[in-house]
Amino acid sequence: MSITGIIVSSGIAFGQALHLIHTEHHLDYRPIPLSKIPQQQGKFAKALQELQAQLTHSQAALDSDSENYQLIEADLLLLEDDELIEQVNDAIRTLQLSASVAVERIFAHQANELQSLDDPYLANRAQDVRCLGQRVVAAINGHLGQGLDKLDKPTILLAQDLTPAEFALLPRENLCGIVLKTGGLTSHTAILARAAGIPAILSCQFDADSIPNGTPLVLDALNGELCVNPNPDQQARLTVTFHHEQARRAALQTYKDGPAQTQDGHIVGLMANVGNLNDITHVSDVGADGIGLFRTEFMLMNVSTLPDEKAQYSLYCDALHALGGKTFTIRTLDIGADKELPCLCQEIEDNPALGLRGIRYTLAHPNLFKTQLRAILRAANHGPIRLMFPMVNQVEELDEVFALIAQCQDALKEEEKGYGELSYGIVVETPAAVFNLNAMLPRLDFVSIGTNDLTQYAMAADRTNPLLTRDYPSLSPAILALINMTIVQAKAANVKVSLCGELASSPQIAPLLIGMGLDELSVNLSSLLEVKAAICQGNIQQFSALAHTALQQDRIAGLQQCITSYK
Ligand SMILES: C=C(OP(=O)(O)O)C(=O)O
Repeated sequence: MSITGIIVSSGIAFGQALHLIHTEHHLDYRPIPLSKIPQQQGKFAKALQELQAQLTHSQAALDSDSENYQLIEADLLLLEDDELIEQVNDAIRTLQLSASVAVERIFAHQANELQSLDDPYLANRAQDVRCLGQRVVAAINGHLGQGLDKLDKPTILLAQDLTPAEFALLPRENLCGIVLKTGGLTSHTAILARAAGIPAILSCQFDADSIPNGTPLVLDALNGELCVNPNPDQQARLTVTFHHEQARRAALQTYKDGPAQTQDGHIVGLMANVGNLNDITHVSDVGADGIGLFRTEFMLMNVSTLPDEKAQYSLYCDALHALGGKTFTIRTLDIGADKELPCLCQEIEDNPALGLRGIRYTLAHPNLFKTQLRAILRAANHGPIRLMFPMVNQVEELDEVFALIAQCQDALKEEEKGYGELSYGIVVETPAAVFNLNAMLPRLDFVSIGTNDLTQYAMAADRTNPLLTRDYPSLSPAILALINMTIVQAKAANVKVSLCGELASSPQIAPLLIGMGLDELSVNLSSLLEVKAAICQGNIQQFSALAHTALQQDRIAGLQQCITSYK
């Protein structure tokens, strides 16, 4: 049997099947039978213990003077509050509520009481109590953030869906491939799989019962196929393909040490997109000029509490050290949409991609934002940092951002902590940002085009929705026009322009983007050498001619034709 899907991370993988089972997280409001009361109370007690253990563990790593330490202390005290525990047990017993519903109700009640006292400190605390309640519910549902412990044998993971937070918790050893029923090409899970070099296909139709755990599989993520119980012929054919692929990748190593320079001498900045410190240490291994996008929110995906200023500062300093003077572009927290962070207890929104995300989220949570800004400003004392802000639509948002930065600088000066100068940029990822760009450019040193979101927002096509994956390729005349408008405006203002969306990671599309006039590309670690090879093998005149023809196309097919005929 073979199953087809859309390739999001190419390669060949051999392994046995393992289904990732999701624990349902919805609340069941129906009354529970009397006989289930002790079981539900037991679940509640166990969840409290698990959460206490997790919080105590996180607290142990913190400085006892830090704000986070104190916040955890307050949470721990609440989790030990006999009166609160009794109220939950009482609600389970007398109202016949499930443990999750009882916790939701009692913690919400407690939070409302605090809020009604009309004291700003207690109002803040009310939000903490609500969040803590959500985490107890997560623990009851077995969803506190624990991933698979370890994989003993080479494994291909099969799942309905996988959130970026779940991906971050997967063990890497022996994880050879990923096959999902859902997901979009530029969903964050796809991006993470690609960055980790794990072959993956999405949008696959399969019946989990027909592929039991342990079934031998070969994932051919060069052709978008999962081979179930391969016969000897298939096994042999795919083994040959695997070795060819290995050899092709090894040959790319010749490009590692040189610049991304065309045959006629045009040099392009070729940066890497990364999501953690470990990736940063591999930047030189793949021959990148530095980091064009550090997605800082990824470092929060599997932590139970937010790292405080000191922890963030030391992480940025470590990164600067590992980069040894290479470009370091940090994007401030881009929270929201498919990036749910368990440690933040985000508000539930009906339409999160159009909600409180990117810069809107951090501006709405200034303490969270200032902690990150202060850490970055201080780290900039130890090396050059480019700072960029996600999903900025209009200059008014930049006004607010720069006012907060000035506040942080004043405070640091007063505390005699010292800070360095930064260069500033935004990720252009909405049509509004393109149309409002001229007003913002005077305040910016660079812009980086985020085509993953730019495509989502320009096409009104949810980037995580598998139903749209086939119909909305990332390259269309509309997106090309928006990229072009951005480049033209940035160039006229003498502002450097880069592109950090997944589009740049395609060795077929990168020449076109460079031909359009981009100064720099920032690509997935696993695609970097392939993109560099594509640049080094061409010349800028060819790239410009390709861009000229591509910009005249009014159909996706015409664009694809340009790209294919260039190859
Ligand atoms: C780089 C981008 O940001 P992210 O994929 O992290 O949302 C983008 O939208 O193109």
